[in-house]
Amino acid sequence: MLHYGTVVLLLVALDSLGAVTIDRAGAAEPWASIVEKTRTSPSRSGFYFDFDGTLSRIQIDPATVLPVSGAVESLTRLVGLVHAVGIVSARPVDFLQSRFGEVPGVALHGLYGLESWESGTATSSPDAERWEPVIRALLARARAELPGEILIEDKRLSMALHYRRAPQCEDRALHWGRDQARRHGVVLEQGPYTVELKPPVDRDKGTVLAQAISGLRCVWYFGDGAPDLAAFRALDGWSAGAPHRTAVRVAVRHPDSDGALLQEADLVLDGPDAVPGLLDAVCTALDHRPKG
Ligand SMILES: O=P(O)(O)OC[C@H]1O[C@H](O[C@H]2O[C@H](CO)[C@@H](O)[C@H](O)[C@H]2O)[C@H](O)[C@@H](O)[C@@H]1O
Repeated sequence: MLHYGTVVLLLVALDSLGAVTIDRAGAAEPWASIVEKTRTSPSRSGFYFDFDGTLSRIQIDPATVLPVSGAVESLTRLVGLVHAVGIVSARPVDFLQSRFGEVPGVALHGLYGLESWESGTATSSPDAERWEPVIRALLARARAELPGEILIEDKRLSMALHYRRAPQCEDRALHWGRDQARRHGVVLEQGPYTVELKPPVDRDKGTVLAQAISGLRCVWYFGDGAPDLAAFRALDGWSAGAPHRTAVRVAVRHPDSDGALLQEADLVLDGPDAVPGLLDAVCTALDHRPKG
């Protein structure tokens, strides 16, 4: 049975954000019903988030990026209301801890799941750890060989070259990255104004999410980039043929967002700044669940 009062409350809150587009055209289930499922089974609901471009605005220097205003507070509120809240990012866990460490109970999955931090315990993939010396050598080589306009991000088990402030350096970064990948066996992944080199370990945001959500019934995933498609696909597989499971795929739109991700989403938000408002609206609905 739908609790329309709560649903109306949430939809009014969403509407008041002004920046939210609800687009479930062609989707199998009405939006109000999904919200209601989260509300009625909070102990089996989980919320997972990408970081860059989803909970933070895109900027030139990756080292100084912070969560958008209200994000930490919204996640903290959410942690108290649902079973699981997690970040699934290409950033290293120590970076995520510096941004979200004060959110009690949040699970942090870094480097596409090569590192994790949950319930106070840090883990990392032994297969990836073996590559640390290779990455360290690549970082030294990058600093010696690449032009200073390219920012070099040290992620310990992977590295990224950033040319957002110098787009003319794209070819140089790509050629250098391809050459190193061929010589040293690392994997090259290209993102917006970024070339990343990482260990050849079979792990992505989809495998991380699939593992995290096996016991849940209602899962929301928020992302903005092509690597977040793997998480959307994991949700598709998890919910296919399982009517007791509900997946909510939320895409955050900004100039660098992935087009396919926007197409596949159940809900599209206009920029990272809209995320805390949506979460607060969902938390308000969850706060109104029947007690006991
Ligand atoms: O999985 P994510 O949390 O989305 O991380 C993906 C990459 O995000 C960062 O790079 C991107 O954001 C930078 C800061 O806004 C921007 O300058 C860059 O152009 C973007 O590609 C991060 O620095 C990378 O390590 C992540 O792989």
